[in-house]
Amino acid sequence: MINFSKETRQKSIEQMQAETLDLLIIGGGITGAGVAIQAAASGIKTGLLEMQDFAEGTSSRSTKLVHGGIRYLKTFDVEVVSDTVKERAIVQQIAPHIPKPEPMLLPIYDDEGPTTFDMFSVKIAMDLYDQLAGVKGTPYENYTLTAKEVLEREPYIKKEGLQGAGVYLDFRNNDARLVIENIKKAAEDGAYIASKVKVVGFLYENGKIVGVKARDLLTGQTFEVHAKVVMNTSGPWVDKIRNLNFTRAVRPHMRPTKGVHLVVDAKKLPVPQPTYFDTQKHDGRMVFAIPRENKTYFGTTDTDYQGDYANPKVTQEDVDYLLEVINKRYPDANLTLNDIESSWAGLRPLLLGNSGSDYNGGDNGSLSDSSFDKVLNIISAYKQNQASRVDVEEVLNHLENSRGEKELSPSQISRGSALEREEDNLVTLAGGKITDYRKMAEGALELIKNILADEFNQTYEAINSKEYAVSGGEFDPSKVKETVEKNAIVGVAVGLSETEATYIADFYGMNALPIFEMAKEMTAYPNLSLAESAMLRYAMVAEMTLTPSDYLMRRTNHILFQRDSLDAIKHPVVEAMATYYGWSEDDKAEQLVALNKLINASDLKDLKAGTN
Ligand SMILES: Cc1cc2nc3c(=O)[nH]c(=O)nc-3n(C[C@H](O)[C@H](O)[C@H](O)COP(=O)(O)OP(=O)(O)OC[C@H]3O[C@@H](n4cnc5c(N)ncnc54)[C@H](O)[C@@H]3O)c2cc1C
Ligand SMILES: O=P(O)(O)OC[C@H](O)CO
Repeated sequence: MINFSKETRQKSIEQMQAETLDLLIIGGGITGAGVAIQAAASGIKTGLLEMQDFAEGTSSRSTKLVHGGIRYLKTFDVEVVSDTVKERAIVQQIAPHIPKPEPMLLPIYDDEGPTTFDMFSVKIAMDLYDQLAGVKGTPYENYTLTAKEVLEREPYIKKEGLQGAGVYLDFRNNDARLVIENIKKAAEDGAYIASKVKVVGFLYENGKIVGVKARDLLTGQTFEVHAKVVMNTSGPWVDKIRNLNFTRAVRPHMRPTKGVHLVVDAKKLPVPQPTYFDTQKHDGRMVFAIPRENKTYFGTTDTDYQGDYANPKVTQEDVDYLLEVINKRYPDANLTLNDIESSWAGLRPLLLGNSGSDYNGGDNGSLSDSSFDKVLNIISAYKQNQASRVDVEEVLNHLENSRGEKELSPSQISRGSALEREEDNLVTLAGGKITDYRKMAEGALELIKNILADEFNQTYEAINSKEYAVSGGEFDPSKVKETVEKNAIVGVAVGLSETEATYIADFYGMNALPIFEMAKEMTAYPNLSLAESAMLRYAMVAEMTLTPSDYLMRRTNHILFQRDSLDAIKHPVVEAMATYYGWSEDDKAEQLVALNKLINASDLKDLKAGTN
């Protein structure tokens, strides 16, 4: 079992200061994790710094699907679909304990005005989708259902106007787990990795970036990391990182949009299989309703976002939008704000459609006079200390959108990715989806290898990332059920119930075995089951889990999908971590405040109290 802990975090910080790395990655979401695993496995001396917990940005706030994005066919984003629909199976191969095949049901109506699909076009789309994915002729090939067959499966779905449905393959995913298993494997292969370290500036030699300045957010210590290649994989924060270079005005690349999901008990919204449907608001949006654990979650919204990237909030408007959509689609549900048990909001790192040119008209490179004056005024105010850096950023970020951008609604923006090396040598990999993270990283690795070969005379052989398993994924991807059953036997043998042992074997893949080993050796923490205690111990020893929020929100499903049992385990988890890490009473109180803030936000406590 790997040791990937608070101790190794400290050692990695020390090592990153002592050596010049080949590659330093800024950002530990799925994009950074995907580059780290491939670089480290290829022998490249790699470091990764994440300012929050791994996946605490967008990569734990997705719809939790590994999917091809069938609706993107409607906006002719065929290239994205072609990549993502093929990548689904590859991600399942390299992380067989994480994405699980779960066919999507797409109901078709004829009484809702212009819809994304009708019975004819949904079949065309599904056939193309299957063709691109190579699932034609397999048990997962798409098919259509009559209205009657749909209602037999989903008796609570709207009946009026129902024509039938398409059913096609997509995969359920655990986004945060996919990130941490890539990160752990990269660490196992020698990468120096630390969470809660923020990159605050760049180091330069002859105008070229040769490293970063970083701050350890646990100690406040600032230090330098030298690297031959610095890679920006900070998702929605990409432009903020690019802006750390004060010597140049940076043309924004990103147009982050917020997406919200709400969770209710499955008894209040029984949805037997993932279901994907139009909002009936003619806004080009489609919404998912997905069963997970004993809950049903649904989403998402898609709205342009300005604000705190680290804490996008679920607003009353988001709740009203999604409740209206879900209550129309499931007329007997009558869900209200008080039925919502948990929720999350995330920012899509969407690329500005015309980011290759300025904001004001696509490819002509000229700003409007008013925009140009705004920039001049704010810059001169900044130089006279009459405006802050954030004021400058606000003006730049609010620069008039290009005509093309104005016409594109958030849902029409491509979900594609971009890889770019700028004149100061900063390499940025942004946009994309979780589903095509491996392919995105493969492209980035090619560029990294070329830079190291051409400019540093260092050659590396890339591993075949299509066959390189993430941590916990080292087993036959065609034998998931058999592997879970086999490993669960070990769990029962050490005293766990069959349900507990099977849940752990299913959730952690081959990493269930070290967890069962821990269960065998340890005594349960006070007021925690032996199973929960072993998972928590493993999280701290092997998953760099530093806070109760890290554990309850990202390493497990407690806050989002197991809300019923959360209150009973919250304090015992804090106590167990306090003992393990030697926290003072003050430390413990601070951790509890942060955890309660996170839970209250997920519970929509303020909205429910009408105080938001
Ligand atoms: C609502 C919603 C639903 C989605 N659903 C799906 C889906 O079902 N399937 C799918 O494939 N995709 C989905 N996506 C898209 C997918 O979630 C994103 O494309 C992906 O998570 C982006 O990952 P990333 O690593 O680029 O960014 P992030 O996950 O945001 O990672 C960037 C990291 O950089 C860190 N960082 C920022 N600044 C600094 C700094 N100065 N120093 C150090 N670290 C820093 C941040 O803390 C963050 O953790 C969805 C997105 C949204 C918002
Ligand atoms: O970016 P969208 O509009 O596909 O929304 C995200 C989905 O909910 C899942 O990828």
